[in-house]
Amino acid sequence: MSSFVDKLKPSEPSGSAIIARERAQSDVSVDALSQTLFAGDDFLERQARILPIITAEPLFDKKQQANLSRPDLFKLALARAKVLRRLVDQHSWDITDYKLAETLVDDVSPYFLHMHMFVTAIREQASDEQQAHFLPLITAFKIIGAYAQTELGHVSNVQGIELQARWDPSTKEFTLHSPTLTACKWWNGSLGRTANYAIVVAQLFLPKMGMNTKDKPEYVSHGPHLFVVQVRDLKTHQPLDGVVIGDIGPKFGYDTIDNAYMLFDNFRIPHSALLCRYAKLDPNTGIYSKPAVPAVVYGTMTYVRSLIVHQSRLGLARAVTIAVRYTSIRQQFKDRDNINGVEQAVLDYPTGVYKDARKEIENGNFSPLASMHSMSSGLKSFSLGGHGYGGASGFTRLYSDYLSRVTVEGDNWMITQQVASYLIKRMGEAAAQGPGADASQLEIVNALNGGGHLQNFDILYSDVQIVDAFRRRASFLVYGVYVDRIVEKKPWTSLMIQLNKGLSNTAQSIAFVVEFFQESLSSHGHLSTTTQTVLRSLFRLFAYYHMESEGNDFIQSRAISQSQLDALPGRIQKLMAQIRPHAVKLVDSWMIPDYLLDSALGRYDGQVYEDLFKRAHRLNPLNKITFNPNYWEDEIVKGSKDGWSSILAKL
Ligand SMILES: Cc1cc2nc3c(=O)[nH]c(=O)nc-3n(C[C@H](O)[C@H](O)[C@H](O)COP(=O)(O)OP(=O)(O)OC[C@H]3O[C@@H](n4cnc5c(N)ncnc54)[C@H](O)[C@@H]3O)c2cc1C
Repeated sequence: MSSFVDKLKPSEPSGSAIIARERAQSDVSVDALSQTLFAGDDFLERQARILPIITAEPLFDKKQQANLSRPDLFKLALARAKVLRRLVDQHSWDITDYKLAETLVDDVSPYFLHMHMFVTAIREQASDEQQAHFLPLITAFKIIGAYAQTELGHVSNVQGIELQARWDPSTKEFTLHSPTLTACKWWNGSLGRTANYAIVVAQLFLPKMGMNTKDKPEYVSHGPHLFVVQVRDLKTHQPLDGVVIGDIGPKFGYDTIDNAYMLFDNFRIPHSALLCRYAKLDPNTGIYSKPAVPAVVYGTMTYVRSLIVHQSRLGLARAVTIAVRYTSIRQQFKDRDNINGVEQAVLDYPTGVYKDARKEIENGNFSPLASMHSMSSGLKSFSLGGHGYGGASGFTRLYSDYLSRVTVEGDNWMITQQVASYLIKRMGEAAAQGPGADASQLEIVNALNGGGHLQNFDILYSDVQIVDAFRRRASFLVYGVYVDRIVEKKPWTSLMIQLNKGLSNTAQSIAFVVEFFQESLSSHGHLSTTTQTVLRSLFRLFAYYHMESEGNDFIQSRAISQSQLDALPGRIQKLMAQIRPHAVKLVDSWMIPDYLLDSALGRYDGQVYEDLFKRAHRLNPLNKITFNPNYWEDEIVKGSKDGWSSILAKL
């Protein structure tokens, strides 16, 4: 039987033949485009150097990881994290090498918080003296750190954090104490089982000045502050007395990292635990000086937000690579108007192309929106049919690991309000005709106050005017909210949807992407004419797609005329047809190795069906067990006579 299976081949044309044909039909130079996309850093050289080292290491094999239980996945992730750190020493890797290796392995590593939030908080918030003490320990991994801000009850409202750090002038120590269950730290990555140190965010309570320290002093809160705290013994790895700590359990994705809960019971920490680059407390006089900008406490989160955006572009590129390669190979139905012809590739259906286009267009300019990424990778699995849901798609881990990116380090609904506040302030400067006011905002203010006329832009023939149209539309929406909030004084909460959708998420961010994309086109002069034309088509497709779907805003802001809006569907169809032959080569230019894609559907060589079958028939460990299906017998595994006991023991 097995030789019968071994001899079977997919029906013709094979995936390899189709993908080879796809590549042959486009004269886009993959190498030249890759060099352009990654110009300015030595990413391609770095990947070529590091990938063979990673793939040679048995622990980094991904074949069976999807079949592991959470505890086993975590053990594997910790083993991999250790090996990665050893490779740093072995090959003298710098931090960029390490991060690339981590990306290729694709675990959310148990060392993730140590390498990112912990070290960043020390670099940004610790005094020179504290840095001199901690940074060598961090770099050598002599201590492993995490970042504990979130609590069961609060985090978006950081002021609401309940954990207390109470200064005791008599011992010159702080007492960390969780007064309620909702003060329990929660979600803190790398802390559940791995870290022995953490940056802990707590309300700083100081005795009222002038109180006799021998009496029971009256305390006042000075708001959330950062403390660096040892939470586990460095030898036994047990929590220190007064610290209750553990992993919060299963969650969406992130199986390989230990998100923690943590409580403190009158736990004493030294004066030096307060990170004091900005906030200072004199241990002798008890005099406190607050940071000039209290928001500096959240600085570390800003760093991780930019990291999320950075990582999202690769996640997005992975999803698009899989989608484009697979839909070029997947053939389904003949053309209704040509039933004697061959079956059509899914990528040739305008609906498929349309769904894919939105991501594909970002070839020259990755979207900065984490939310867009997680949405898109999710939607990708729907648009790929049944195989998109399978474990071999390459989406299951990507999707679940990225899902949380719209929430972590500031929920998107929250951070878009911060963007909105900034934009409304800027519009206030334009309304006051301030010297540094934004030109596009000034134009709107003047025109809507009767002092000028808003000309339509010519978006069908001018790329620069496409950018202008996006800016106009964004400024117009900001002006609307400015009037509602500042002039008419409407409640902030009543404007929430308008703030999020109209202002920051859609209009501002897309305007930014469009502008950046258009600017990048001018640096492509060295590429072949075909490649430049395709990139320009991608730019236009991206812009037109968004204009068409948000057409009302563009008309209302008089950014475009109705006749140009009406012309967009036809233009979009044409652009898709122009780009279609180059789709596979465009995604090839991202140079994402098969090892990272870990996808039967997105393999470079197009052997989709062979790989799907191999993973099911040869690699799936469930198929190595023969089960006993008879309900009248307790035995589960045939011949084992195990009864319920083995499975019961795991409950
Ligand atoms: C995978 C993962 C890893 C994490 N890692 C860490 C970590 O290492 N360390 C750490 O300290 N924390 C960590 N977190 C916590 C994370 O930072 C918070 O979950 C996140 O900031 C959102 O806060 P919240 O859960 O309190 O949501 P909430 O603030 O309770 O929000 C709940 C809902 O209410 C909405 N909402 C709240 N306030 C407003 C408002 N003013 N206006 C409109 N809508 C509002 C939000 O948009 C959201 O939809 C992690 C979380 C996840 C999921």
